[in-house]
Amino acid sequence: MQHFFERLERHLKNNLPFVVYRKPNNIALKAILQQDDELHKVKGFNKTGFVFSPFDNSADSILIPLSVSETIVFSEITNDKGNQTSEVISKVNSEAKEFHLRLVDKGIRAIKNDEFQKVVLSRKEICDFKDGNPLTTFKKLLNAYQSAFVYCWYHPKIGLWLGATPETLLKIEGKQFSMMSLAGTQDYKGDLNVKWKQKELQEQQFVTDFILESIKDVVDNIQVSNVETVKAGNLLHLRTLIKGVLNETAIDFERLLYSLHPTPAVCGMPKTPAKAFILKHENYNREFYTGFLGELNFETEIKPRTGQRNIENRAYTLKRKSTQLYVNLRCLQIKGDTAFVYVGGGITETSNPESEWEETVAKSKVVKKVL
Ligand SMILES: C=C(O[C@H]1C=CC=C(C(=O)O)[C@@H]1O)C(=O)O
Repeated sequence: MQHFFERLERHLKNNLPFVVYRKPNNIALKAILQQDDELHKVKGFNKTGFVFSPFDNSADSILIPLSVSETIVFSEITNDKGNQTSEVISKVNSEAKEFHLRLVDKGIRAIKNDEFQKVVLSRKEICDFKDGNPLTTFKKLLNAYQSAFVYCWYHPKIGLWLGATPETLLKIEGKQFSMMSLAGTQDYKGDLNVKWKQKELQEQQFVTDFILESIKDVVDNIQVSNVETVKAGNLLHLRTLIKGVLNETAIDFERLLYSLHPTPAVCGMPKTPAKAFILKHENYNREFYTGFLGELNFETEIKPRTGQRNIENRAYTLKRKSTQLYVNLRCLQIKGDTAFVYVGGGITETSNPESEWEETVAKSKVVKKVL
């Protein structure tokens, strides 16, 4: 463990790009250490590496290519310095609150005006970054959020981001395809068996409907789970799992990806007017918040089942391509001694601006707990 983190510390000190992450409910920590500081922009999504993509897909996606990196893995986590959490005082002033209330109000009016049916509106909170070491913050995220995708990503020409996201964008293993529709939020009060209001049920249904519509021509045998309540930190969300098999028309992965991203979980419905509203009315650049990140075109080995009768078959290990992308939520960006925490929420016709503000406050606590 110590050696693993020493390697990362050294990489960070030498201003070299890297990503370190743990997948949901997994014990393995993986780090991809790029050996030079070149900025690799993604073109076509057919290379292999760790991709880091912004909300606005007209901006560049960044790749840490496996071909120019060293990958190291560590599979046991101790509480090494990472278990203390604290309450952070952030600089949320009344002006920031007023701005958000007005923004949500504008969104509701646009929905009533039939410009779109849902829009996700967000803000950026400025906090002190006292710890000074992002890898200590990363360890705290690991300890606090077992079921999240927890990461720390750094590129000297872009910046440093950390997060613990509950949302998978998509997974593709060979031809197997799966996605998650996640939306709707309420505080967790010790019970998963809760009632959801129509507003939250509707905002999550928009996401499911959008995904199903977007994949219907390229995915066969589509299976849709029941809507379930899931816990993410101190919050609950509504979740539907969608899976199927990619068919032969799904050849252009970039096209498929951009038809899905950004989904109404982070943008709105319909996508184009909702995105235009966000870019026009939010008073800041989301950058990589509500973008996506993860393993692109990795090669995974599938071992034959152990009970297999034909001994000869056991000699073969099948290899297939695997892509696992997550939505960059519950994240923060570190610049010197300042941390920027990014939070938002889905607005529909029946939204209440004050409750929407409170929801962003609750979401920001998930991240601020580790600062
Ligand atoms: C946009 C965010 O959350 C999304 C994911 C889950 C629940 C959401 C909601 O209830 O609004 C959002 O769609 C965020 O955490 O910043």
